[in-house]
Amino acid sequence: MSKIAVFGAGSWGTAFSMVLADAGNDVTIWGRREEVCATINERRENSDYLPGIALPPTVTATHDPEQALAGAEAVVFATPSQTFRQNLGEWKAFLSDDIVMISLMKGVELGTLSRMSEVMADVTGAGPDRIAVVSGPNLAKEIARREPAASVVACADEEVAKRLQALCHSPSFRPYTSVDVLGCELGGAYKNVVALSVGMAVGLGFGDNTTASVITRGLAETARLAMALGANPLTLMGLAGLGDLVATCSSPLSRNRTFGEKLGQGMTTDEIYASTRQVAEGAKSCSSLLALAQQTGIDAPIAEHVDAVVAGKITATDMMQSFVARDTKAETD
Ligand SMILES: NC(=O)c1ccc[n+]([C@@H]2O[C@H](COP(=O)([O-])OP(=O)(O)OC[C@H]3O[C@@H](n4cnc5c(N)ncnc54)[C@H](O)[C@@H]3O)[C@@H](O)[C@H]2O)c1
Ligand SMILES: O=P(O)(O)OC[C@H](O)CO
Repeated sequence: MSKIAVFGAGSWGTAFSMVLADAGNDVTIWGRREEVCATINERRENSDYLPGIALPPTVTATHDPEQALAGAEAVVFATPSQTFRQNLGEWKAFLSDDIVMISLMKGVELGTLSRMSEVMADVTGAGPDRIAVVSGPNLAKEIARREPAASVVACADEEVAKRLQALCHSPSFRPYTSVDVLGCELGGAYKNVVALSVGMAVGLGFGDNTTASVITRGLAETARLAMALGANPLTLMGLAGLGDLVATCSSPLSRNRTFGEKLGQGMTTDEIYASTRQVAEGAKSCSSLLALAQQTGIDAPIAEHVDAVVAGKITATDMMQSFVARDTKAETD
């Protein structure tokens, strides 16, 4: 039985801990709030994030990072992207020199425009063979209900990816390997921005033609940027690209789509932040992805418009009108 540490006792950290436990591992969650850890240990439930879901006996929780990491062969990170660099700086002293780090996060850092694998490399100095990501159509509540799903485990070192694949292959969770860390991370971060715009369309009362058009152009925009930065185009057609985009943009469970829906209904960004504690990564990553696209010389109208709506510079109605009115062009340009 392998020991795995999972940092982050929110929706996805807890649901992925269940996957790891179902796959035969001994899992220790690090939680920021002691009361959440106590509830997990005493009531076998994370009532704040996954109420009504019974946790396997091999999942325990602690607020002590050193205790969470003791004897762990891999550590999984599932906290918000924008505070991850600071968090990891605090946890770094407890990481062994050979531990493999896995990011579940789907954001790009503001300012540095770093992906989370790059933050892990910067902060710890670890090489690419110790840095991995898991990304795919994995809405936490469905995974916690053990509904069948697939995902991608990406690491530049294929042997490491295979080892991690075995660690998280459970009866309801099917991981595929990839060596395209960049493609998986950009697919995961960009779909959140596209889901915001789809949510806005839904909030405005538009139907399936509108959402399908935005999803498809969102995939084109994601692929344009990711390929310019060196991603494998097939990654964007796979689970961490199209798969996650479809799940997130279609599901009322998505926090990003819901955030967009509220914008479409006329709420402001500040009002939405005040209404939920859960992270909608796209509301921040729209700025960093837009900056990354501009830096790379890539046209990114969806990121540009979503960023403007989130910043309160234009309305969701302005965004939809502008999408249609933009200069016409060939679909493949
Ligand atoms: N929920 C999903 O379905 C899902 C699926 C795949 C990927 N993800 C990604 O996983 C990451 C985590 O998402 P989540 O759904 O678990 O979010 P969440 O909001 O449910 O939980 C976030 C967790 O991080 C903690 N946290 C918040 N601020 C923190 C800080 N400053 N320092 C340390 N911990 C902090 C919270 O207490 C909470 O335990 C995000 O990048 C998200 O995009 C989520
Ligand atoms: O709830 P969201 O919008 O953060 O999306 C959750 C997952 O990323 C879906 O794969």
